[in-house]
Amino acid sequence: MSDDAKSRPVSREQAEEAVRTLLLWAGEDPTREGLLDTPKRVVKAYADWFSGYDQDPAEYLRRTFEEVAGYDEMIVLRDIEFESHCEHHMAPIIGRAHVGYVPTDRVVGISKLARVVDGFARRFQVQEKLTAQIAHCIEDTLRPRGVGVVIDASHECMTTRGVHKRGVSMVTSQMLGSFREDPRTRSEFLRFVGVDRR
Ligand SMILES: Nc1nc2c(ncn2[C@@H]2O[C@H](COP(=O)(O)OP(=O)(O)OP(=O)(O)O)[C@@H](O)[C@H]2O)c(=O)[nH]1
Ligand SMILES: [Zn+2]
Repeated sequence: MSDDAKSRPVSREQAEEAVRTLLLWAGEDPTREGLLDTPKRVVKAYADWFSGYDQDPAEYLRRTFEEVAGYDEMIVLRDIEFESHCEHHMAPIIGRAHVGYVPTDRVVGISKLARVVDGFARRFQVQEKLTAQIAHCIEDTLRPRGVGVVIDASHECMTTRGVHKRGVSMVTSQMLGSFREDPRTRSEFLRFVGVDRR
Protein backbone atom coordinates (compact mmCIF):
# COMPACT_ATOMS: atom_id res chain seq x y z
CA MET A 1 0.00 0.00 0.00
CA SER A 2 2.41 2.65 -1.17
CA ASP A 3 1.75 6.37 -0.83
CA ASP A 4 1.43 6.89 -4.54
CA ALA A 5 -0.77 3.88 -5.19
CA LYS A 6 -3.06 5.11 -7.94
CA SER A 7 -5.60 2.35 -7.96
CA ARG A 8 -6.96 2.91 -4.42
CA PRO A 9 -10.66 3.73 -4.39
CA VAL A 10 -10.13 5.96 -1.32
CA SER A 11 -7.47 8.52 -0.53
CA ARG A 12 -5.06 8.53 2.38
CA GLU A 13 -7.03 11.47 3.84
CA GLN A 14 -10.24 9.44 3.73
CA ALA A 15 -8.48 6.56 5.47
CA GLU A 16 -7.24 8.92 8.19
CA GLU A 17 -10.77 10.26 8.61
CA ALA A 18 -12.02 6.69 9.13
CA VAL A 19 -9.50 6.26 11.97
CA ARG A 20 -10.79 9.50 13.54
CA THR A 21 -14.32 8.07 13.33
CA LEU A 22 -13.23 4.89 15.13
CA LEU A 23 -11.54 6.93 17.86
CA LEU A 24 -14.76 8.91 18.35
CA TRP A 25 -16.80 5.72 18.38
CA ALA A 26 -14.49 4.23 21.06
CA GLY A 27 -15.22 7.24 23.28
CA GLU A 28 -12.09 9.26 22.58
CA ASP A 29 -11.50 12.85 21.60
CA PRO A 30 -9.43 12.71 18.40
CA THR A 31 -8.54 16.41 18.79
CA ARG A 32 -6.64 15.95 22.05
CA GLU A 33 -2.92 16.37 21.66
CA GLY A 34 -1.87 12.75 22.17
CA LEU A 35 -4.21 11.58 19.41
CA LEU A 36 -3.69 14.32 16.83
CA ASP A 37 -1.17 12.35 14.78
CA THR A 38 -2.71 8.95 15.47
CA PRO A 39 -4.77 8.69 12.25
CA LYS A 40 -1.64 9.45 10.25
CA ARG A 41 0.35 6.86 12.21
CA VAL A 42 -2.33 4.21 11.89
CA VAL A 43 -2.60 4.65 8.14
CA LYS A 44 1.19 4.49 7.88
CA ALA A 45 1.16 1.28 9.91
CA TYR A 46 -1.52 -0.14 7.61
CA ALA A 47 0.62 0.71 4.61
CA ASP A 48 3.27 -1.53 6.15
CA TRP A 49 1.00 -4.36 7.37
CA PHE A 50 -0.92 -4.52 4.09
CA SER A 51 1.87 -3.86 1.62
CA GLY A 52 1.19 -7.29 0.14
CA TYR A 53 -1.55 -5.82 -2.07
CA ASP A 54 1.14 -4.00 -4.03
CA GLN A 55 3.15 -7.16 -4.61
CA ASP A 56 2.97 -10.06 -7.00
CA PRO A 57 4.82 -12.74 -4.98
CA ALA A 58 5.32 -14.87 -8.11
CA GLU A 59 7.71 -12.18 -9.35
CA TYR A 60 10.15 -13.08 -6.57
CA LEU A 61 10.49 -16.57 -8.02
CA ARG A 62 11.28 -15.56 -11.59
CA ARG A 63 15.05 -15.46 -11.13
CA THR A 64 16.36 -19.00 -10.90
CA PHE A 65 19.88 -20.37 -10.47
CA GLU A 66 21.32 -22.31 -13.39
CA GLU A 67 24.32 -23.44 -11.31
CA VAL A 68 22.21 -25.70 -9.15
CA ALA A 69 19.92 -26.93 -11.91
CA GLY A 70 20.99 -30.56 -11.31
CA TYR A 71 19.96 -30.52 -7.64
CA ASP A 72 16.88 -32.67 -7.24
CA GLU A 73 16.55 -33.27 -3.52
CA MET A 74 14.34 -31.47 -1.05
CA ILE A 75 15.01 -27.83 -0.12
CA VAL A 76 13.39 -26.58 3.08
CA LEU A 77 13.24 -23.13 4.62
CA ARG A 78 11.82 -23.48 8.09
CA ASP A 79 10.83 -21.12 10.91
CA ILE A 80 9.99 -18.17 8.64
CA GLU A 81 8.46 -15.72 11.08
CA PHE A 82 5.59 -13.69 9.69
CA GLU A 83 2.90 -11.25 10.74
CA SER A 84 -0.51 -11.20 9.15
CA HIS A 85 -4.04 -10.06 10.03
CA CYS A 86 -7.21 -12.09 10.12
CA GLU A 87 -9.87 -10.97 7.72
CA HIS A 88 -12.62 -11.51 10.28
CA HIS A 89 -11.41 -9.18 13.03
CA MET A 90 -8.42 -7.42 11.46
CA ALA A 91 -6.45 -8.77 14.44
CA PRO A 92 -2.83 -9.95 14.17
CA ILE A 93 -1.92 -13.49 13.23
CA ILE A 94 1.64 -14.16 14.40
CA GLY A 95 3.41 -17.30 13.38
CA ARG A 96 5.95 -19.30 11.49
CA ALA A 97 5.85 -20.80 8.06
CA HIS A 98 7.87 -23.76 6.84
CA VAL A 99 8.27 -24.14 3.10
CA GLY A 100 9.80 -27.03 1.18
CA TYR A 101 10.04 -28.11 -2.43
CA VAL A 102 11.74 -30.66 -4.62
CA PRO A 103 12.85 -28.87 -7.78
CA THR A 104 12.75 -30.13 -11.32
CA ASP A 105 14.94 -27.59 -13.13
CA ARG A 106 14.22 -24.33 -11.29
CA VAL A 107 15.92 -23.44 -7.99
CA VAL A 108 15.49 -19.99 -6.45
CA GLY A 109 17.46 -17.92 -3.98
CA ILE A 110 16.33 -19.13 -0.59
CA SER A 111 15.31 -15.67 0.68
CA LYS A 112 12.71 -15.53 -2.09
CA LEU A 113 10.65 -18.18 -0.33
CA ALA A 114 10.44 -15.89 2.71
CA ARG A 115 9.48 -12.98 0.43
CA VAL A 116 6.62 -15.05 -0.99
CA VAL A 117 5.41 -15.79 2.55
CA ASP A 118 5.46 -12.05 3.40
CA GLY A 119 3.82 -11.04 0.13
CA PHE A 120 0.75 -13.10 0.99
CA ALA A 121 0.91 -12.56 4.78
CA ARG A 122 0.76 -8.78 4.44
CA ARG A 123 -2.90 -8.90 3.47
CA PHE A 124 -6.14 -9.69 5.26
CA GLN A 125 -6.00 -13.43 5.59
CA VAL A 126 -7.47 -16.71 6.67
CA GLN A 127 -4.69 -19.10 7.64
CA GLU A 128 -5.89 -21.88 5.36
CA LYS A 129 -5.91 -19.49 2.40
CA LEU A 130 -2.46 -18.10 3.24
CA THR A 131 -1.06 -21.64 3.39
CA ALA A 132 -2.61 -22.60 0.04
CA GLN A 133 -1.60 -19.36 -1.71
CA ILE A 134 2.08 -19.84 -0.81
CA ALA A 135 2.09 -23.45 -2.00
CA HIS A 136 0.25 -22.74 -5.26
CA CYS A 137 2.44 -19.74 -6.06
CA ILE A 138 5.56 -21.93 -5.78
CA GLU A 139 3.96 -24.75 -7.75
CA ASP A 140 2.78 -22.48 -10.57
CA THR A 141 6.05 -20.58 -10.89
CA LEU A 142 8.79 -23.16 -10.25
CA ARG A 143 6.93 -26.24 -11.51
CA PRO A 144 8.68 -28.40 -8.88
CA ARG A 145 8.13 -32.13 -8.31
CA GLY A 146 6.33 -31.16 -5.17
CA VAL A 147 5.85 -28.46 -2.60
CA GLY A 148 4.84 -28.41 1.04
CA VAL A 149 3.85 -25.54 3.32
CA VAL A 150 3.15 -25.81 7.04
CA ILE A 151 2.04 -22.82 9.08
CA ASP A 152 1.88 -22.66 12.87
CA ALA A 153 0.34 -19.42 14.08
CA SER A 154 -1.52 -17.80 16.92
CA HIS A 155 -4.55 -15.62 16.26
CA GLU A 156 -4.94 -12.59 18.48
CA CYS A 157 -8.67 -12.60 17.82
CA MET A 158 -8.62 -15.77 19.95
CA THR A 159 -6.11 -14.67 22.58
CA THR A 160 -6.94 -11.01 23.34
CA ARG A 161 -10.69 -11.15 22.74
CA GLY A 162 -13.51 -13.64 22.12
CA VAL A 163 -12.68 -16.97 23.75
CA HIS A 164 -9.45 -15.59 25.28
CA LYS A 165 -7.39 -18.75 24.86
CA ARG A 166 -3.70 -18.01 25.18
CA GLY A 167 -1.05 -20.46 24.04
CA VAL A 168 -3.29 -21.93 21.36
CA SER A 169 -1.81 -22.22 17.92
CA MET A 170 -3.37 -23.27 14.64
CA VAL A 171 -1.46 -25.60 12.34
CA THR A 172 -2.30 -25.84 8.66
CA SER A 173 -0.59 -27.55 5.76
CA GLN A 174 -0.78 -27.64 2.01
CA MET A 175 1.02 -30.46 0.21
CA LEU A 176 1.15 -30.60 -3.57
CA GLY A 177 2.69 -32.99 -6.10
CA SER A 178 5.10 -35.52 -4.59
CA PHE A 179 4.52 -34.10 -1.10
CA ARG A 180 0.90 -35.12 -1.43
CA GLU A 181 1.31 -38.37 -3.34
CA ASP A 182 4.45 -39.88 -1.84
CA PRO A 183 4.19 -40.59 1.91
CA ARG A 184 8.00 -40.75 2.22
CA THR A 185 8.43 -37.26 0.76
CA ARG A 186 5.70 -35.95 3.00
CA SER A 187 7.23 -37.46 6.13
CA GLU A 188 10.75 -36.34 5.16
CA PHE A 189 9.43 -32.78 4.94
CA LEU A 190 7.57 -33.01 8.24
CA ARG A 191 10.70 -34.45 9.87
CA PHE A 192 12.83 -31.57 8.54
CA VAL A 193 10.23 -29.07 9.71
CA GLY A 194 9.91 -30.81 13.06
CA VAL A 195 6.38 -29.68 13.77
CA ASP A 196 6.06 -32.55 16.19
CA ARG A 197 9.04 -31.32 18.28
CA ARG A 198 8.10 -29.91 21.70
N1 LIG B 1 -10.68 -21.34 10.00
C1 LIG B 1 -10.23 -20.14 10.41
N2 LIG B 1 -10.94 -19.43 11.29
C2 LIG B 1 -10.45 -18.24 11.68
C3 LIG B 1 -9.26 -17.71 11.22
N3 LIG B 1 -9.05 -16.50 11.80
C4 LIG B 1 -10.12 -16.31 12.62
N4 LIG B 1 -10.98 -17.36 12.54
C5 LIG B 1 -12.27 -17.63 13.18
O1 LIG B 1 -13.29 -17.01 12.45
C6 LIG B 1 -14.48 -17.12 13.24
C7 LIG B 1 -15.39 -15.96 13.01
O2 LIG B 1 -16.55 -16.33 13.71
P1 LIG B 1 -17.80 -15.38 13.99
O3 LIG B 1 -18.74 -16.15 14.86
O4 LIG B 1 -18.31 -14.84 12.70
O5 LIG B 1 -17.14 -14.16 14.76
P2 LIG B 1 -17.11 -13.84 16.32
O6 LIG B 1 -18.51 -13.69 16.84
O7 LIG B 1 -16.20 -12.69 16.53
O8 LIG B 1 -16.49 -15.19 16.90
P3 LIG B 1 -15.61 -15.43 18.20
O9 LIG B 1 -14.18 -15.24 17.80
O10 LIG B 1 -15.89 -16.86 18.58
O11 LIG B 1 -16.01 -14.44 19.24
C8 LIG B 1 -13.98 -17.29 14.67
O12 LIG B 1 -14.28 -18.59 15.07
C9 LIG B 1 -12.46 -17.11 14.56
O13 LIG B 1 -11.75 -17.84 15.52
C10 LIG B 1 -8.53 -18.48 10.28
O14 LIG B 1 -7.46 -18.10 9.79
N5 LIG B 1 -9.05 -19.67 9.90
ZN1 LIG C 1 -10.00 -13.13 13.73
